[in-house]
Amino acid sequence: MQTEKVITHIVDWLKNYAQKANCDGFVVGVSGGIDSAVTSTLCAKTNLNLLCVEMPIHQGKNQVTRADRHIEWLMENFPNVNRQPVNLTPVFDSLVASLPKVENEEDRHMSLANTRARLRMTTLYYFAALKGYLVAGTGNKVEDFGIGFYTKYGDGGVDLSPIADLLKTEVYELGRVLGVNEDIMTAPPTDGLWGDSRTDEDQIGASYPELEWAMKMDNIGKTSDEFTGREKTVFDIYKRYNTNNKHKMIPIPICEIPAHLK
Ligand SMILES: NC(=O)c1ccc[n+]([C@@H]2O[C@H](COP(=O)([O-])OP(=O)(O)OC[C@H]3O[C@@H](n4cnc5c(N)ncnc54)[C@H](O)[C@@H]3O)[C@@H](O)[C@H]2O)c1
Ligand SMILES: Nc1ncnc2c1ncn2[C@@H]1O[C@H](COP(=O)(O)O)[C@@H](O)[C@H]1O
Ligand SMILES: O=P(O)(O)OP(=O)(O)O
Repeated sequence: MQTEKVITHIVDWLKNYAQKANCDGFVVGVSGGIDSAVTSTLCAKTNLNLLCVEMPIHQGKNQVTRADRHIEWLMENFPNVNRQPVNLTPVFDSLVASLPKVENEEDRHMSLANTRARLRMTTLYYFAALKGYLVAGTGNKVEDFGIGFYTKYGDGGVDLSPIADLLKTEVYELGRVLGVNEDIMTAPPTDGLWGDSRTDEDQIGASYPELEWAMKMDNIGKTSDEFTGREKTVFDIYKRYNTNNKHKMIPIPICEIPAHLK
């Protein structure tokens, strides 16, 4: 990959899009992970305004520290960057307290995890509307078009996606060239939605490089029966996520009314 040229291409693309949309800048949720670090740095390099929003919800201290340090680094290097911490923990707790109780708490773990992502999306759009900015998404190609590993209308609810055509390993390559902090470069990817330290790999059962391999195999038409051992396991994991989450990758179904009924 011609990393420097890819960076220039994305920065120009962001700037052109914002100017055509008549928007003054970008809002990015900064979590302490690599995707939001790279996305926010690319936005900062446009010289348009960038608001970095930190939105902890019962967040691990190490994630908060990484996000803080990244934003401080951006602000030292780019005068167009500002920060906005918003503590969503009491908002989340209050919503949970208002919801009906369930018999088994386990049953709603996934639903509540996704609720966290949707509260963050709501917050980002609050600032986008207030300031006339666009919400820049942080999804990469494997998450968005491979396994659909994001929350529909949560972190998937964005105005534009600057890194969605880059594999996770390519996002790291951009991070290296952009000078993203070593703490972030070496942190295991996590969706941080569970109130514990589980990583994406713990949840999915395969690493991003493995999933990238499976995505490439799938795209060239390979099938599960062509693999054995770990390769077969990874390919099957990839296919399961890809199939189950297809609904996130295609336009939502619309019930068309036949002409004779109108
Ligand atoms: N970037 C990240 O790393 C990141 C961020 C957020 C979430 N995540 C992970 O992503 C996963 C998100 O969970 P999810 O996918 O169950 O939740 P989701 O809310 O994203 O998608 C499930 C919802 O989609 C709808 N749906 C289901 N099948 C459908 C179909 N066939 N057609 C139309 N709509 C359909 C339903 O409303 C269902 O509740 C979790 O594992 C979470 O940990 C990862
Ligand atoms: N704590 C957070 N503060 C701000 N923005 C956040 C936070 N956690 C997540 N985000 C945003 O959501 C996407 C996806 O998050 P994952 O951690 O990969 O699930 C992240 O890139 C941030 O933009
Ligand atoms: O989306 P981020 O920034 O939280 O990155 P990661 O998923 O690698 O933790």
